[in-house]
Amino acid sequence: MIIGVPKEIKNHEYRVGMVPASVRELVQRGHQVLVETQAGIGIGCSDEDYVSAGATILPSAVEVFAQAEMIVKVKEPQAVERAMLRPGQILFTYLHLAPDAPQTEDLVHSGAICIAYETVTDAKGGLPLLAPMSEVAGRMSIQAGAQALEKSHQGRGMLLGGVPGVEPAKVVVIGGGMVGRNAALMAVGMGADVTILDRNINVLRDLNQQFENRAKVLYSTAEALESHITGADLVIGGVLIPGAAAPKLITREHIRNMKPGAAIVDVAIDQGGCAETSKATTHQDPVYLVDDVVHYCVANMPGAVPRTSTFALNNATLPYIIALAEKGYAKALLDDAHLMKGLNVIDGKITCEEVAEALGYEYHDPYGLVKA
Ligand SMILES: NC(=O)C1=CN([C@@H]2O[C@H](COP(=O)(O)OP(=O)(O)OC[C@H]3O[C@@H](n4cnc5c(N)ncnc54)[C@H](O)[C@@H]3O)[C@@H](O)[C@H]2O)C=CC1
Ligand SMILES: CC(=O)C(=O)O
Ligand SMILES: [Mg+2]
Repeated sequence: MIIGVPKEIKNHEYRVGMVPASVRELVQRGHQVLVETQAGIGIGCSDEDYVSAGATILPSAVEVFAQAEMIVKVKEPQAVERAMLRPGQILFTYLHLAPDAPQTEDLVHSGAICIAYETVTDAKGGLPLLAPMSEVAGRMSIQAGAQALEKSHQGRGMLLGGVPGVEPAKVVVIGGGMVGRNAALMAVGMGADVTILDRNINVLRDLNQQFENRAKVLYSTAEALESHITGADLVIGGVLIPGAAAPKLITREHIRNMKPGAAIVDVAIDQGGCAETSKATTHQDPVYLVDDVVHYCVANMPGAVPRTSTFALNNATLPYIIALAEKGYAKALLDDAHLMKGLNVIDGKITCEEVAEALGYEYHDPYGLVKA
């Protein structure tokens, strides 16, 4: 198969779809990998590193998209990239379609086979291709939140851990999955007063085991959300209903009642955000205020630490890239029900129920559309 890796073009996005070591694995199996010039520069990998691994360097994304049978990326395709997709071409990347009608419409019209990292599942009920970036974003959320609480960023002027004789900041983590657990780990490590809310009782049990008495673990009712959000210095939004738009658990009213200078890091912004007041921001201009509450809503947080993130992402994606290249998309999907969950769009039809429901498309059973 001919696999194409374009340079990412989203604001301050320095990750890349494949590291040279992944290219080598594909080339050794007889596949051809086309990499856009400078695609790996953000992670410190030069064109020469990719050539040594067996890649062919092309001068532009236009050529990569024109020649490749499968495009492997990181972020959802931007409008200019969507325009380069063609019927039957495989797109393997994050998509986050439920909150993104324009992208969904373009992918439907492209006729491409669009497999989203974030809806691929595993046998343990996890999301193996979302997990590594959620680990990164969860950990980063505390760094971002700590900065947001600084006075120069219009925060309350609090140190997360306090100092002897002065109270630490109250950090409330909504959603105790990959993002939440990693956020809590960092916040506890910095000495903050940490509360985690989730609705899954098994998740609560696991968190309780992991954190013992170092974090409070609570069931997420409307009442618990209200009292903890309005009492918080820093709220981390890490909820997810896979494939669906994020539930708006932090309301306009909560924001009004929060302390001036308190901060929200809405990691769930890539699924539309879990605060009614959230709108996506960029690494260039990451925060804004609503009712004196600092909002950080960067939808590609791991893009800021691209070396860590790209290697972590590739460790997870490589086996699936190999399966798609070796077997072709149809057999790869039909052989693996978990990879099939990643299929969001094929032949102009939506095959992810949550996306169809969120955006008013007809849902199509993927098994009716993917033919051996
Ligand atoms: N902004 C960014 O750069 C990044 C964003 N993300 C996003 O972060 C979000 C969370 O991802 P993960 O932690 O991997 O998901 P996850 O599935 O591991 O965890 C989500 C948790 O939310 C819980 N939840 C669902 N409804 C809830 C409710 N009403 N109250 C409390 N908890 C509830 C679930 O039980 C689950 O434990 C996703 O939207 C993901 O796409 C992930 C990586 C990077
Ligand atoms: C998951 C996601 O949105 C990211 O890594 O940018
Ligand atoms: Mg206020």
